[in-house]
Amino acid sequence: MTRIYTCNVPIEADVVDAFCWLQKGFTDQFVYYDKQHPTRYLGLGRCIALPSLRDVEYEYGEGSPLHEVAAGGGEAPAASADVDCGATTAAAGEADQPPVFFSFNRFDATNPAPADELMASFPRLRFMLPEIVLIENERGRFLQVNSLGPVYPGRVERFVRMVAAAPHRQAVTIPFTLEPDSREAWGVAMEAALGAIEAGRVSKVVLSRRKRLVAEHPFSSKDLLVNLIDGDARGTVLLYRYADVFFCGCTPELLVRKRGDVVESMCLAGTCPAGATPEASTVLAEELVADGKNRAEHDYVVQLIRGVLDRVCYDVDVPAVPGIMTLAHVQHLYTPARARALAGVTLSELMEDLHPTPAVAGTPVGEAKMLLRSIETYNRGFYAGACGFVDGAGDGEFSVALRTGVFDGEMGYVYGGCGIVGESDVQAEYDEIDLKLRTILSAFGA
Ligand SMILES: C=C(O[C@H]1C=CC=C(C(=O)O)[C@@H]1O)C(=O)O
Repeated sequence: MTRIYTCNVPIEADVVDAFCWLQKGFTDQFVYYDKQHPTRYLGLGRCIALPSLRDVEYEYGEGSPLHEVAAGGGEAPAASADVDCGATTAAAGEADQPPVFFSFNRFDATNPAPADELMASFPRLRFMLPEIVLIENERGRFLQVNSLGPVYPGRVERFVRMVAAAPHRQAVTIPFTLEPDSREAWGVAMEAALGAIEAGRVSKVVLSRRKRLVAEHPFSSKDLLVNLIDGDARGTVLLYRYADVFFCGCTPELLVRKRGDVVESMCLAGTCPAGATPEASTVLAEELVADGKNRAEHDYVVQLIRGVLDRVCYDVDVPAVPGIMTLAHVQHLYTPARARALAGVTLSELMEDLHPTPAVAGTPVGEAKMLLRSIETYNRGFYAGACGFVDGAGDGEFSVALRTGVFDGEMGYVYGGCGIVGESDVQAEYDEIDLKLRTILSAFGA
């Protein structure tokens, strides 16, 4: 049994400013930051990494302001020298913010092909609990301190003081060049994919490209994080840093969210460009909804997600006709999915059942994964993997790590992919990936 001690303190500071101010010196960093809704968790340091959350016991500091609220202790006191995160065992009350574990999972964890040297340097760990988590959610903003021993007040107070003093973050523009990848290699990959479709081995396969990027000077994870959060990318910003290497991006694709027994997922596949004006975007979106090739690509995803939810949930609601998700550079066919989990079904089980969907692998999923191992000349690592967080109460969410890259010093690799079906055109798919890559490239500033 692992015992985890957690102390939560309300804060007023902007959580991104606080993260940028505190992050120096922490080589382990984790971010799951939904730009549209306050589901924002930014972790620093590593308290512990666990293979499963089954044998974990939680203790909340007696003086944790959230604990006092939960215990009927009235107003949460302002963070001050009174913070007392003693070791007294306390049951997690409704209002407590349970410890937040991050989980970054590879697209194909058993693929024997070598990943790029940066991606390969990450350890294979399942649930990682940071020492410090800055939280912004529907309950408010908090500083969470996690420890394997009682959290002593002085430690929390020091962090609270630092957070209160955090200056506003600064954006940095990082000039870079993107090395061209081979169009010939793309043609070969497309030929193999279309051949497998024609032979009936798969109906759809999602091929990707990897491009090497070199910047004029070394950049930090903080620089890219700030540009992704403050820039025009829509979706959820992800960051996982280990030592000096970091994986980050801004993905539009939710894989699964679980709060209590309420489950949400999303089918996202089928793409057209965003227009120069809202009116132009609407025209392109209407064409996308009416396009048979894109609807077929999308329907494979709907079928898989509905099938999984029908098996492990009830009250499954998946609309019959897709809507549109408009992003800065592209638009996607989008079908939301909602359901209620059967008793005993966990977020991790849902994540494993749903991932990878035909939006990132193909159809049938297993066959498409094997085909990708033979066509793609590299291992995707975390690109298109399931990345997210789960808290001590079992709530949390995972996104599909699209529009991402891995970086160290002044270089890195960016990844993008697209669904291939029988009617796909070699050139058009190549161009679609270039459009999708613009999201991760926006992390380098103007
Ligand atoms: C595989 C990617 O996008 C997926 C998600 C939305 C639309 C997609 C498409 O239209 O091909 C892809 O399935 C990627 O961005 O790397």
